Amino acid sequence: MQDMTPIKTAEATPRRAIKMSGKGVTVHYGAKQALFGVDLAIEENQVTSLIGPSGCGKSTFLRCLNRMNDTIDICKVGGEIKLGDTNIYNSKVDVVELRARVGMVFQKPNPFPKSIFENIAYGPRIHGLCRDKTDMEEVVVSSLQKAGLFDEIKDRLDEPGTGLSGGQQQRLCIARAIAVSPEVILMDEPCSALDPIATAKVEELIDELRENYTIVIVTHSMQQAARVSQRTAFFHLGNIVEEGQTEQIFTTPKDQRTQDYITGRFG
Ligand SMILES: Nc1ncnc2c1ncn2[C@@H]1O[C@H](COP(=O)(O)OP(=O)(O)OP(=O)(O)O)[C@@H](O)[C@H]1O
Repeated sequence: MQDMTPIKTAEATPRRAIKMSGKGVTVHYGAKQALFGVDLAIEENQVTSLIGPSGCGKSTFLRCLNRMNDTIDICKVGGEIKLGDTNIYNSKVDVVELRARVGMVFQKPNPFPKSIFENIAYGPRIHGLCRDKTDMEEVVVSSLQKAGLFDEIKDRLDEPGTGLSGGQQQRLCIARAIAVSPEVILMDEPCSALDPIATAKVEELIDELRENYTIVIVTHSMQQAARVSQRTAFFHLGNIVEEGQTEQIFTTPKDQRTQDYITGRFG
């Protein structure tokens, strides 16, 4: 059982319970090192944004959090990453189960070439989460409701997921992640392929979801980080330069490099 006592730090607001943490995380792609000992504590039921210039290692770090980097042959991860008290790189950890607990939403919406219903039902089925058809229908409906999509598409559940608009497809992918009851949802630039209206809907959804899930989002948009996240980590050249409350990072950054990045001097 995880210790839920808020952790006190020098910050004005006491820190919440930590859901995931990285300590001394290093990543190599073959001979090239992409992360150089990253430490980050991710608070429960908060949205944490990872920001920084292109190539600084944001997506690499995000992918470490559910061992998505395991799928890249030349990628070697070092250091420690914990979900609750468990080191997720321990050889005893079941990676399929880990990825259900720590779900992921990608840059480009990627629904399966199946019906809307099947897109959601697939995960609960392979994880054996539903007893029968009624149970499955409930999971599908409630996942679509939580993703704010049900009312728009309730008469089209048998139609292909790929026939939805880009924004609807991305919310379908979020519903698919939710269907297996994750604790953490990782989002890698989830709005980069969406128009401003679809982006606003996904951002609203992210804000609602943090009541029940811990969210980590990679974004290139500082406005988006400011709008959706409570905490922000600024990455630069494979390190975290600064991490803290989003408001503090954007109004009174402690490091000159953060200041330069948020004021558009580089990146
Ligand atoms: N599959 C891979 N094989 C080899 N090198 C990679 C791979 N993925 C990332 N890298 C390298 O690792 C470094 C960090 O990349 P990463 O994609 O994590 O950065 P990022 O901050 O997310 O960048 P961007 O904002 O452009 O998406 C870069 O130098 C990149 O070229």
